[in-house]
Amino acid sequence: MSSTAPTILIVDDEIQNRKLLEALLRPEGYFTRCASSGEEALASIAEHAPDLILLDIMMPGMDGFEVAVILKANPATSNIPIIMVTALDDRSARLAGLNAGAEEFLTKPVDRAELWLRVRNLLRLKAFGDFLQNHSVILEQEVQARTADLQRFRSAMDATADAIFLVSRNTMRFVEINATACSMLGYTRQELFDSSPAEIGEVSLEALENSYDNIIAGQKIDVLVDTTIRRKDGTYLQVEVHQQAQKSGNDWIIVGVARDLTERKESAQRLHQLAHYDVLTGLPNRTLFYEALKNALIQATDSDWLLAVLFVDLDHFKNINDTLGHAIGDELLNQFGNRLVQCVRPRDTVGRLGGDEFALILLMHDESSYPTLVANKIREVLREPFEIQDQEVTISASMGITIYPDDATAHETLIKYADTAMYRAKQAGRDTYRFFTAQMNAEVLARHDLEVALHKAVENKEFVLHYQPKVLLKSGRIIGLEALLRWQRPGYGLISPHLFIPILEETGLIVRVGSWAITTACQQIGQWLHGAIGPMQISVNVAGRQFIEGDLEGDVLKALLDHDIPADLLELELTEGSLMVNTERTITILKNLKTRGVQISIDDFGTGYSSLAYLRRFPIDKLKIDIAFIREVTTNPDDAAIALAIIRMAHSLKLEVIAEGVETEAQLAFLLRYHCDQIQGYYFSPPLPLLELEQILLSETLDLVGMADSNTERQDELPITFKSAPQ
Ligand SMILES: Nc1nc2c(ncn2[C@@H]2O[C@@H]3COP(=O)(O)O[C@H]4[C@@H](O)[C@H](n5cnc6c(=O)[nH]c(N)nc65)O[C@@H]4COP(=O)(O)O[C@H]3[C@H]2O)c(=O)[nH]1
Repeated sequence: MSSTAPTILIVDDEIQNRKLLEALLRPEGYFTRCASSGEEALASIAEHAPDLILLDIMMPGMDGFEVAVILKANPATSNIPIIMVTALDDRSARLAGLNAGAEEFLTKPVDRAELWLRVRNLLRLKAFGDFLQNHSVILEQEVQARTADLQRFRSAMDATADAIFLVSRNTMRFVEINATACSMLGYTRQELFDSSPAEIGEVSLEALENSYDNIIAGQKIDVLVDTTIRRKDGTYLQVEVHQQAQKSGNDWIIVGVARDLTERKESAQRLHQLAHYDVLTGLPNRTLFYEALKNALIQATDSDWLLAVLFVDLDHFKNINDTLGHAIGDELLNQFGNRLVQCVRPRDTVGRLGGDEFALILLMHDESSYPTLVANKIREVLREPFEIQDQEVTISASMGITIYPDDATAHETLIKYADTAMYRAKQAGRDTYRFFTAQMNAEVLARHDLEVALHKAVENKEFVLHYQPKVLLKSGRIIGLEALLRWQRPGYGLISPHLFIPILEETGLIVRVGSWAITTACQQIGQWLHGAIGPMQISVNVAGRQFIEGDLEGDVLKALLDHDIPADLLELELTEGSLMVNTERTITILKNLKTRGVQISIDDFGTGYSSLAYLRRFPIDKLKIDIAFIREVTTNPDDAAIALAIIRMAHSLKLEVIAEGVETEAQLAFLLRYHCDQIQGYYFSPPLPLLELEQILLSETLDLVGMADSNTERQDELPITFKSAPQ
């Protein structure tokens, strides 16, 4: 209700009447305004609505009835109470007034007390009516706001990817459900309202009531459960449900938010599969294999059983990948995995550790011959070729075996020892198996020490080059030298390359050391070239890895430039094996170097598998007959035939040929007779340290006396003397 004084509009064409009414009302605390006609009254009301109108009926122009009808027809003014003031006192006038909308009547002359009472009552009614109207407007606004809130809440609920259920504890029925819940379960909203949570869950109504009561009892706790719910089609869904209880009057509402776990479970399973199983073969991978071995060891310890670890590595698998392609290589690994599984009992474990490495765990009660049995079975199943993409592929495997508890008790040691034994099987010629022995371990440790020492040797520059002369048979003069690496190992003296070159190659250190050998040889050529000795060709051995990993071409060109030497004074000696590795890159490097004038020689020729036709792809100048054929060239007809064939083939291809490892006069005679171009061996000189070699070069004491003009047809007639004794 308004706190200011009410305003009363007095409408009368007679000024005395207006004045009289004003005089009666003002002392009562009312504001008054006056209008002298119906039209003026309507204009005044439109401008500012009064709280009550005293309306004369009989007025010129628009009369009181008309004014009342207009005001009551307008919603903005319909609630203003009207008291009609009239001299007319007949019943029909009163009825017409009421019909026009007037609330009360006063008859002129107006009775003061009646006026005050009627005015007061009507104003009270008006105030109450106003209050009701305002209140209902507010209520309506509130309802609208709530409805909009609810709509937003519904939309948000429906938009979430989780299913939301509101359940009344009293009725145990759904009171609200979002769209996701409907789609997740395959029900319509109404179907869910018609059912109960107990009907779609996996627990009974009683159990559900208990669980809700527990939630209510600890109402602040957000309860999370993994459960299954049944879809309309009868299938079950794995869900994770968060539940909370909310008080609602006398009831509790359980708010449940359910998340579909299918995808999460599937991706967790996928992750687990990826993390523990090898994608190619489906076998346990290294991680799972190690886990399985740990568990098997516990089982073996508890049951006092034996356990064997078999390490299996395919022989020359890389060749299959290189020649037949990775797709065939992968399929071979897959099929091999299947065959391995067939070789063991169900309780044994087969895993793929990576690449072409597989491993087996064999649990044995007391059958100590079982590992041998399995190893032989594996060899046997490999006799059958693999059928891959219409190709028959044959492969063998090398295996190493360790036994728990005899060899070791820790899982990692067992695998390491099995690997060591496998390596031994490879060394023994492949396609076989070896049991681990303590001796192998000592060798592994020694080998490890050697690796560490070699790393230090590279850092501390502990390598030197020795040089072995090469003699041109026609002239009997030294026409070149082979640079041979020696390791001055502190405390051990001079170490032969046989003992460390393979390790340098395996560790990759050969790339740095090989590069150093080339630089040192070129530096030496440069020193001699500009000194008393003059031009002297040096050949340097190059390992296969230098073509793949290092910058062989860059190293050679830099060394030639740095020491200002003609390229043909440097010769590179490559084994057949190194030519087989990464062929295209090797050919490119060799061709580039050959174009510059660098000489290329094939070392140990005859021991590899390459045909001469294959070798013709490479820009070769010279072949070196392997020492293995020279050793018995005078006693073994086969070796003699091979040596001879190599000399003839080389000459027919316009290549020079050199024999290495010549120790005897008889060997020399043979090679002279069959026109081998050059000779290298203890017969003339062993590899020598720089200073000794320089003395020989300067004094030319290494001479084949009379050889140039000797009769080369008869070996026993060769008048050769050698002035430098072999070591
Ligand atoms: N029984 C016998 N042996 C003879 C005779 N004349 C020479 N030899 C030996 O035969 C080897 C010839 O070298 P290789 O076939 O290149 O074989 C070399 C070569 O493959 C490798 N090597 C040596 N230096 C290097 C190098 O700088 N880089 C690379 N990658 N390998 C090298 O080490 C191997 C062994 O080198 P060395 O121990 O110096 O052994 C040398 C040499 O001392 C002989 O009349 N009778």
